[in-house]
Amino acid sequence: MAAFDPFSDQLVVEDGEIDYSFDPFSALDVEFRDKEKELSLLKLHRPKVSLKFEDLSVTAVQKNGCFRKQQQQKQILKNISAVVNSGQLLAIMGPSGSGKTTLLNLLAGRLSASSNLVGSGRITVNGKRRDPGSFKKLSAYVMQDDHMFADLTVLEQISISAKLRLPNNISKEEKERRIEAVISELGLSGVKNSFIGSETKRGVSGGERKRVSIGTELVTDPSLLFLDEPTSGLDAFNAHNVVQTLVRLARNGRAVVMTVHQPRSNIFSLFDMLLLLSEGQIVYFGPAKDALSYFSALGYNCPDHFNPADYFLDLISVDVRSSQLERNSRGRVAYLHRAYNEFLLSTEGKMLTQAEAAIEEESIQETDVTKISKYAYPYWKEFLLLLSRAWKLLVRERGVTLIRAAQTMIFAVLLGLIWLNKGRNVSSTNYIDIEGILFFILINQSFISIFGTVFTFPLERSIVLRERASGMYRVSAYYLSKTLVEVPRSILFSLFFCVVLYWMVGLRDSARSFFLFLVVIFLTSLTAEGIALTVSAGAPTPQIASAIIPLFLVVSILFGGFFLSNAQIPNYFVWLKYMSFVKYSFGALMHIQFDNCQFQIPASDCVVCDGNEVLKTSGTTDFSLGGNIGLLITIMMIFRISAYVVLRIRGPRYDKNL
Ligand SMILES: Nc1ncnc2c1ncn2[C@@H]1O[C@H](COP(=O)(O)OP(=O)(O)OP(=O)(O)O)[C@@H](O)[C@H]1O
Repeated sequence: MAAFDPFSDQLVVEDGEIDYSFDPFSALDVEFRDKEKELSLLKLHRPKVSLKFEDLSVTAVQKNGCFRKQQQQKQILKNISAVVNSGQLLAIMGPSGSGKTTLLNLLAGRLSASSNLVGSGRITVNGKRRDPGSFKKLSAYVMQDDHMFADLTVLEQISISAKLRLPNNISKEEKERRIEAVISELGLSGVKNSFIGSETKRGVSGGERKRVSIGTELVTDPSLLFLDEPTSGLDAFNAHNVVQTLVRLARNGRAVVMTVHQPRSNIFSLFDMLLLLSEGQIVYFGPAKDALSYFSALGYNCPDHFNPADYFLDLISVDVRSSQLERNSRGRVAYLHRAYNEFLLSTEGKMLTQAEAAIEEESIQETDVTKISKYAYPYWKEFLLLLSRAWKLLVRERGVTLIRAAQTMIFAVLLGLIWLNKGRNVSSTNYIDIEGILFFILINQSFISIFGTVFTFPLERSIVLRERASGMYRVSAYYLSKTLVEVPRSILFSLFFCVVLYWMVGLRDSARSFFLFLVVIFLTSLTAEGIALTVSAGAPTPQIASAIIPLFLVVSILFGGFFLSNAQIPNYFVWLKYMSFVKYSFGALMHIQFDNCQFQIPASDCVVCDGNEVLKTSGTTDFSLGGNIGLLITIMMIFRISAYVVLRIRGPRYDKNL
């Protein structure tokens, strides 16, 4: 017989165990149970695992002092040993700064190789030292922040992950069934056609978003699932729902490891195993349900009706509000560390940190993991999939596109009205105005292109970094697809701008001049975007990127040939002139307007002024029209390729020693 427990919102069966698959608020659960049989048929060959870690320690090496010569070492984790088996949900819990994320990253093989952290110890999978390559295929990592495209639907997000990562030899129908199965397993069927959304765009709820994030990783059916604070930022209901989902995933034969800061009691009751960390050391590892009696035996009794998680956190936190409180709490934590080390020596303690013998014997065949090859698709197929996603996103980015189109038109009309017909009356006295107009047009285009990129790309970069870390695709395929989709939009914006402005101002009246003008404006936009992409790809934060970019832009404008004549540039800065893309754009525009052009002195009939003289006076004769355009293309290519290289280099690299 089973009864509903109103306090835990669970169906409790006769022997007192909780039926985790029951969720009174989710009708989708019924669907889940119906699909369970189907799911087992769809499983890739998922090996059972026992992840054992022994004596893990991590030290941070910090450099201090004026010239960062003094080295300081800080121990972040010390002698951590535990084990997690398929079918279990292990929660790593502890106060802020206790080392939860560092431990999770270390276990997931995601301790950054470039950071100042040095790890030691032994991590084995089914009794064998883990191999980084196969471990990556066996496991999945769900980051704390859900980096996903707001404009994709739940189904699209999970589909693209499945299509890019599932082996190529699985048929299309089978992949689709698998996608449906994951969606159903995560209880997302009801919202599969809803947009994911973001902070600014209404989409699925926080809990659903987290489950989409899990689904994105779950499509390869990993044996091990790592999650960094999956409940952070969620309300109590959603947090509970997500952890219930994780319990189900564990019950389906996976090992699930998650960090958690301060769970509610109904969430705490869902954990199978608990690892309590304080000051980088374990104070408890064992079944979550035994933790109360363990601490009780040490003289720490949790009051009745008190959330055990809150009680444990109070117990193991160092209180720094006063020196007295700090002394007392440090003493208590040191006692708990000693007690745990003694417990480890007992038979019970030794048993707890042993891997499950049955699983240990089941060695993971290389074929189990090599079935999921590094990249599922050949390059061109991967590129086409990413191209179709990039196109979808571009079309759905209607708001941004409309704003950019409106901005382009407003500037074109505004500048056109300010300088209406100026170009139709060029004379020896006002040609300098045309120089100013051309230069301003370039500044305007550069700013629009740079800021259009610098505010949108950092978000996309974080998504790409996450997808790369999961080994979804090659960066070059992504970058090529993005460029190919965005270039036509840039051409369209440049065309709008030029058609309106060129004829309103009345610049040189020839189709050839107009076409060349359009080409130069387009190339200038592409170069400016390339600069923004390179800096944004390399800068650690968008704030740093937006601080660096004006430096590039202002120097390019300053040495662009309008504000400083060649004679005014000091010898030691001449090289800056050649690095300025604005110089080549400006040179090209001047040639388009004035090459072999002749115009009159006002009130005089005879031709007295030669455009080539104007070019000489303005100092734009360093290169011919072709030379300027060629150099502009070169700079544009350098920045566009640099953006790709930086994106590749900045990709995550992990310490593979453990
Ligand atoms: N690269 C690093 N260099 C120096 N110290 C570090 C580094 N990474 C982490 N730490 C320190 O190690 C300690 C543990 O950090 P970690 O992020 O693992 O803690 P946490 O328990 O996950 O904290 P939170 O719950 O606040 O996220 C903190 O004191 C942190 O400042």
